[in-house]
Amino acid sequence: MKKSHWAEPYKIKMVEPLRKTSREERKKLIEDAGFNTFQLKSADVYIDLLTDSGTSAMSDRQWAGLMMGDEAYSGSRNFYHLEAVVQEYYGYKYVVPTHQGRGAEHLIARLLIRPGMYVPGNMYFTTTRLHQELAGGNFTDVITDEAHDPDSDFPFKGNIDLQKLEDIIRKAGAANIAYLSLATTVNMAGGQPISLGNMKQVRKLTQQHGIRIIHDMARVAENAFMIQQHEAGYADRTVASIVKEICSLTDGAVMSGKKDALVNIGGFLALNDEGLYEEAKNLVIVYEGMHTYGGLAGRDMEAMAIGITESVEEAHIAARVYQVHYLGNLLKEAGIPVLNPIGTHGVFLNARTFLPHIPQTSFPAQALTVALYEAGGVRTVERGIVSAGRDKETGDHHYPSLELVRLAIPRRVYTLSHMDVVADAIIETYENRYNIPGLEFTMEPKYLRFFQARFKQLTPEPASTTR
Ligand SMILES: Cc1ncc(COP(=O)(O)O)c(C=O)c1O
Ligand SMILES: N[C@@H](Cc1ccc(O)cc1)C(=O)O
Repeated sequence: MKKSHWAEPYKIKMVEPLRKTSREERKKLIEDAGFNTFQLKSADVYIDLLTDSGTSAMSDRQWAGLMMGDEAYSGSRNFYHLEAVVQEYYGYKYVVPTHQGRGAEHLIARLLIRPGMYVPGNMYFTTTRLHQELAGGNFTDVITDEAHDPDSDFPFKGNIDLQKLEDIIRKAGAANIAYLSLATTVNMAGGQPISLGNMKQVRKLTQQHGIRIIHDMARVAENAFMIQQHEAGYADRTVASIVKEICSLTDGAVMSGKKDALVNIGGFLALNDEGLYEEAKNLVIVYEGMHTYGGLAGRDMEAMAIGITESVEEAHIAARVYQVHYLGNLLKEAGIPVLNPIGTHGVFLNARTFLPHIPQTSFPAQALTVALYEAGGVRTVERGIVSAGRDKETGDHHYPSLELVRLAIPRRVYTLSHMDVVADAIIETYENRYNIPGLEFTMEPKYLRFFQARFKQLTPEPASTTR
């Protein structure tokens, strides 16, 4: 989409000043942070593309909704509003609020996984897989091969490979498959959508075997927009109707409202099975709170209910994705190695190609996040070997095919000028890429190591600095 054909469908009514730092300051700050962008203070970041989660700007309607919070311990009217919106927009019958997405992941994993069971999915997500493993499950990747190839232009890299799914069903036996974990869009594959055609086939196969589909719907509106744009037969459909069709092909969902639903905190578990809902209602009290608030204030549930309605507005979702693509296209035009196609919630740099002199075991993507922060005060996140963690059986690293740096764009927060500045910092970094050193751990936490790990820089090989 050419820039002249669209503009942000809102005007800005409140601003938050940004602070710039010097390169010298940033070199010190990132070293103090153990060369881990998660450990930086937000005040030391110029443009924050660490995540699109909980970082979006709420609308005036959502802020007004906060004032309508009913902070009763139980039976808050905001819960009933949220429940009605989930039923109307997503079609799920029952809703259990949770403090964020992983609260819902925890509940569903405990409810459906027994030790030794398998959980196939369209690529792992860090928190999702960990909850599956902590419940005794084994995650199995059944995503299409194209998703593992950063250069493939296939438009639906979130698709499930039916053969891989059949293989794991045959190997484990249908009774040993806890559920199929199906994400829209696929975060770790680079924000890639799944097609409805594929989902229908997957639904048919899983129904033949009596296997439930649990939908990770954090970015379902973004996925629906890509279906509208690229899947034959959907061009005339609204994003809202595509979202509802996607949900109708699944049995329940875990939702991080911090993405599509445009809130700073919140999530839920949605279910269609009444018996399972009764169990979830009981379990949520143990870990989150009463089933009518699940760790959220009434006002948070109100903001999420309103955010869900805004998430499927055509002008909003189009502008959201166009902004991401604007940045992606700037980088592609400059010859920067980015993952193809450009995703919906962020642009992903291919760190293997960007830093060919750094082997995967010296964490090229992590090293690139350090260099980008030093160059422009731009905060990004590693999505490669560090994020992938260790194999729970062998203790060795997982070695993912994709070694990426994600530039996640918060919704309604930055302007296109910010995207230009980000692109300039990346281009400058690319010109000096052979000076970037690899890293090694000085501290490696047991769970979700990428959040809190600390690193030190390796001394660059003399040959690599002179290329
Ligand atoms: C695809 C996906 N699933 C689940 C989660 C977990 O959500 P939360 O961060 O709200 O716990 C996230 C983000 O963390 C995500 O991107
Ligand atoms: N889900 C959020 C926050 C997050 C970041 C990294 C993680 O591995 C886990 C959670 C995201 O994708 O940005």
